[in-house]
Amino acid sequence: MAEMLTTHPAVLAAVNQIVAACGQLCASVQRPFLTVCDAAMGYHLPACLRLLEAAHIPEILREAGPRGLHVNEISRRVGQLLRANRSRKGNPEDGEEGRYEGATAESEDSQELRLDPSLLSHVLRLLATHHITREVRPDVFANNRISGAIDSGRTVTELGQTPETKYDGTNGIAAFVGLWCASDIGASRRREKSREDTAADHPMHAPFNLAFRTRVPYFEWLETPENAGRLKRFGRAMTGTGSWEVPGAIVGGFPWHTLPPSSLVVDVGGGIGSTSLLLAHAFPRLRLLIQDRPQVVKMGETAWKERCPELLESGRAAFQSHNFFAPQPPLPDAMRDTVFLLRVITHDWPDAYVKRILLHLRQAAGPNTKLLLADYVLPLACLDEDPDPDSPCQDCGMEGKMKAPPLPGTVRSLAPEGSPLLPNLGKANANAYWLDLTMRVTFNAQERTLRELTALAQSVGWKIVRVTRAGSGSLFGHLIAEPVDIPAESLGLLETPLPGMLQTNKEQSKHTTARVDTCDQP
Ligand SMILES: C[S@@+](CC[C@H](N)C(=O)[O-])C[C@H]1O[C@@H](n2cnc3c(N)ncnc32)[C@H](O)[C@@H]1O
Repeated sequence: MAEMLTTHPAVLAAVNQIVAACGQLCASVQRPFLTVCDAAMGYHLPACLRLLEAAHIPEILREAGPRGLHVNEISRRVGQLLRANRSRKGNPEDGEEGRYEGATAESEDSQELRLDPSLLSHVLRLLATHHITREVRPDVFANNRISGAIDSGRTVTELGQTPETKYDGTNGIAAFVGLWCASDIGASRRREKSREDTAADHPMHAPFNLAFRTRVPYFEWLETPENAGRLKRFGRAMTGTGSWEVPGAIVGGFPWHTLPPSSLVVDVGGGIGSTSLLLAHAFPRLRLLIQDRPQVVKMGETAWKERCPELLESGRAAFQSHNFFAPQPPLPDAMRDTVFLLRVITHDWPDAYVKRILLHLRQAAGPNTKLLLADYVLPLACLDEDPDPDSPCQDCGMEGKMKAPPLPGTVRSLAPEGSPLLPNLGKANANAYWLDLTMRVTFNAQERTLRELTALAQSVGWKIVRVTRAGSGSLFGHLIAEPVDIPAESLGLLETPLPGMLQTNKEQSKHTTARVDTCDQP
């Protein structure tokens, strides 16, 4: 009934004015850089929408009802449909390859065909952030007015048995999504094709490698002579990303003033040392070691020799060429109360690679060493509360009364208490979700939620103990972790070769290009 009203001419006119006003207001008040980010990375939205439709998720969620369905269960049900559809060759739209071809990560083993739930949760959360689905509880999603409009009305059983009739007799909205988001399928087909063309033992199977037909990992590739322009652009773009943070947020991201005099900060993958420079100026008693790839280290040293030679000459700061997939060079005993700082590093790498980096740091850590991760922390699109295990939900046994997350510094919602706004502030924070999928489709990497970062760090012996947001609504966060026991199952990880890292793993840290003074005098 309410939907019928939207076809009344007077209502239509009013709706148009409201939408126009909202769009114009957003463009007028939002920082231009963020509006540019929306325009630059908004291509993820049709890809996610296409996945929603092609995997019949509106139909699965309709059958689940308003309480929604956990992403693991959505993934399982999609897998069932996928197997049913795959066994029926000859889907009308996708030819013999089946509806899901290339739409997402999936195993070749027909028993294991499924959408990876950890990817699916990010896709559904991006859609929820754009008001196209709802995250009703952590990782539990439900239909809303928009995803409901893409619902074909078929039962899930029908879609498993006769997918070719999905659009018959419908209002055509699901078919429209399938048609106009199809360019994404074209792209994924091309990706699949180039996957076939490329050697099967490709280093990382990262889309970047496939697109550029190179076996070299991105950061090495960037340093080759023919990519000099790209490397230069990358450096400037990193400076541009400073706009994601509140300027100088690193200064408040850690209680630097509580460190003993002359404590060492190792800026791991520190680039040309922009963050270290801020710290050096703000905390004259800190010493800084900036580690990066050899070519970047050279650029950093050149820049610092021009801008602040006294920091290098005095021994307060140094650059070191070091591959973070190799063991950390031993730190002098006096410096084992070090802070390892990783700014915008974890989001560049898939979980297995992040584990390797953090494990090397964990092995180098002393009892008082701290790890500081500075990266986007993706909020959930619902209140960030855990189910209370003592009061399971009557309907599904999984979610009941919620209890607040225990970590100091975490917040249930970024929206004002009691407001109807999305707890992650929806489109105002779209950039982090765009970047998440950009990292995913380029490097098989991702931005992570606090839960994901906590689990990842814990799996290799780091316990996150505090989170600070950069302030003023930024999703950029600083996570402080302390060393704990390394779980037994992770101890063997360092022996396992990482695809694409064979060569660089053998590299040792070359040299400290300037000495970090170990004396206790500030
Ligand atoms: C996204 S940038 C972040 C730079 C810096 N932390 C910042 O916040 O501006 C990632 C950095 O990781 C460095 N990097 C990539 N692979 C590396 C490796 N194997 N060992 C050390 N550094 C690496 C890159 O050269 C680049 O400087």
